[in-house]
Amino acid sequence: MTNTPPLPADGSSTLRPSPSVVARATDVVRVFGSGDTAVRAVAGITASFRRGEMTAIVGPSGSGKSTMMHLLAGLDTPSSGTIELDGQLIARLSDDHLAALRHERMGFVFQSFNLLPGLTALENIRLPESLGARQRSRDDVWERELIARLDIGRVLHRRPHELSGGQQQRIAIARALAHRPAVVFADEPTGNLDLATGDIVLRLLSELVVDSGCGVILVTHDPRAASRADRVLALRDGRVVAELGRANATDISALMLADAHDHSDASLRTP
Ligand SMILES: Nc1ncnc2c1ncn2[C@@H]1O[C@H](COP(=O)(O)OP(=O)(O)OP(=O)(O)O)[C@@H](O)[C@H]1O
Repeated sequence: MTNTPPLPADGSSTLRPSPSVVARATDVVRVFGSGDTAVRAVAGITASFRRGEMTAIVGPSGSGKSTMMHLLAGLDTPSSGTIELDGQLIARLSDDHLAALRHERMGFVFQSFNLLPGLTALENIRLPESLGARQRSRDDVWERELIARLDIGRVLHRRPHELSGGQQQRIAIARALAHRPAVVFADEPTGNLDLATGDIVLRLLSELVVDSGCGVILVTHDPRAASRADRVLALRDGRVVAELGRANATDISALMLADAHDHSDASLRTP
């Protein structure tokens, strides 16, 4: 096990620190490939994500949602522009510091739950504590509160295959929030759940966001899921084309449809 030095606290990689902003993208561009086959997956995005707030990123397939999420989480590097996460300018961090930042300050929730099948639910929740270059200490009080709020106390001894999809996603949420991250990335977290279960899971996640003060960045195709967010960013062709505050699923759907129509009109006009 290597000893990763603490994340820099001297401000050396801090850009315009703001206590309420957990992630910030400034003029971010990500180009894949080069020459005639180059794809501008993200074509100049500036956006801030705040504590205690869930922001949904919506848009049609290929609009750059996943690429943007990977960039914000430091899993990919922008071609230009900057990403700041929890006060740290990602480009200035060494690989070890970035790994430590991810381990200590970020949480992840995936469509496919990503629980380890050989471990019980509780072992899955606690697994990240023991991973990474530095072990995380456990906050027992917060862990008990999460278990109670997510109503998973009765299934902690079960393995993932003995759990429903909704229960598995609640375990995954507990795992993502157990270390009180600054920001949680949720990638289509309701994609494998029925509508009612998806609603419950997102309601719990949004309540926990407010109470724990972290920020959530939710990537989704689903207007109903996005309606649980405090803010909606609509992407198209790698750009933010609309921003809404809290909105209902009908309005978000209309926004996405209008977007799709604009897009097809634009394609028709292209010679
Ligand atoms: N590694 C890569 N190499 C080349 N092109 C890529 C790569 N990753 C993404 N792209 C392209 O970048 C664009 C944006 O892709 P991205 O996956 O970010 O979109 P998305 O909105 O998340 O789509 P979906 O909803 O289908 O997951 C697409 O045109 C995609 O083909």
